[in-house]
Amino acid sequence: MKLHLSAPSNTLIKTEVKITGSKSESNRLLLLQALYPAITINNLSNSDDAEVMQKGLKIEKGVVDIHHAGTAMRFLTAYFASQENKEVVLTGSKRMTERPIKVLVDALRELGADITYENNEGYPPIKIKGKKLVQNKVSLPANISSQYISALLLVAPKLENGLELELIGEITSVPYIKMTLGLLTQIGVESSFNGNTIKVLPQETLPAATLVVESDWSSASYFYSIVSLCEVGTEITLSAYNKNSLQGDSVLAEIYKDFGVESTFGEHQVILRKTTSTVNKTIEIDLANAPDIAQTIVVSCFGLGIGCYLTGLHTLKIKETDRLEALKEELGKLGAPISVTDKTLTLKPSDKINKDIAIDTYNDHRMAMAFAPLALKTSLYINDAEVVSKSYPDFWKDMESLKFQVQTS
Ligand SMILES: O=C(O)C1=C[C@@H](OP(=O)(O)O)[C@@H](O)[C@H](O)C1
Ligand SMILES: C=C(OP(=O)(O)O)C(=O)O
Repeated sequence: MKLHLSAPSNTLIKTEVKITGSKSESNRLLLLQALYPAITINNLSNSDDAEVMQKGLKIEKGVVDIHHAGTAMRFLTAYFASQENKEVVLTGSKRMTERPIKVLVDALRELGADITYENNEGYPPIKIKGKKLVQNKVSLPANISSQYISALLLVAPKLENGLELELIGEITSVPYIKMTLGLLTQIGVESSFNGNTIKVLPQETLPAATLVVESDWSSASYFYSIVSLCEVGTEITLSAYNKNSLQGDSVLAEIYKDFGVESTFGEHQVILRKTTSTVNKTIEIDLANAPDIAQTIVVSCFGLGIGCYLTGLHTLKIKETDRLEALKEELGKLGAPISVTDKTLTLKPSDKINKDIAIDTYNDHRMAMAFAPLALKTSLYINDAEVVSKSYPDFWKDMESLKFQVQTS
């Protein structure tokens, strides 16, 4: 589906949007619910990634296809490895077979797991014969993906002696590890995270508990971007959000102050207001803790005509696509003076934006959603716009509710 997007006729927007639950929190809680059936989950994400996770958890034997969902791939690997009597082949989209999993498989094998590669060493698909994992200590590199660490932590309380992880090297995407530990605390599992050591205590059973998933902060980023590009006075209320979030991407509220957007928290909501059009000519941000909002931020900067120097982007190359190359290509088509390395991105300030460019999305939901707010500055096309369903199936409907003109072309 190719969409043509143009701005609302009135760019002084005042509206409310209710966003679906965080896919990261949802996929963690779905796994925990499979281990502790007394857990009830409210405001579960309606994303494809949460749906494949739910389906995957029900399978006992045969092929489990998790499509593009990185968290489902990594979390289910640890889950099936630790489930006696289950035997599956875990696979996904073509891109998923290019996203590395060796660090997690090596760690699980050290704990006693039986996992073999079906095609390429280090990459899905993988065959998993569930076993009782007998070891309780393992070390693993922490600089490639935090999802390997979260995967191990999620199954840890069900291991006979719990788990002790030693993290080697610089730890990337730290807030996602803390989110995992935070959810374990909420269900009543004890853990500690000191320096590079994480310990989780065993917990055989748990009493009934209801957990509420906060709405998705990465999805909120697209509305921060919209407000930053709108007239002063624009106001969008997003729900259901809390000031104290488990999601690292809530740092948006701080970051977008530099783009003239103020955030005010109310009861389970955040109000975004454009309060000034005066912004710095260039900003510098380290996104090692919040990699999923890199695309949103660079597009906001381009729309505002300001420059940015983004660092800590080393994980972007192994996400749904090589996001650094994709940004260089697509922003380049729009006329942006952009350059990238393996872990940084530089955008120079510029005023000109090319019109009616078709943005390619590379099977990456965030390419589609990050570029959409640019319609406030120029009309553009988004190719394969249905990709948004990976995390935010209602995205285009919500854009229409803001009076953006969204037309199938
Ligand atoms: O644990 C999670 O829910 C996630 C961790 C991050 O991945 P990395 O740790 O691979 O950076 C993030 O990019 C992804 O969207 C979700
Ligand atoms: C990187 C992402 O997801 P995952 O790694 O779970 O596929 C994302 O949603 O931006």
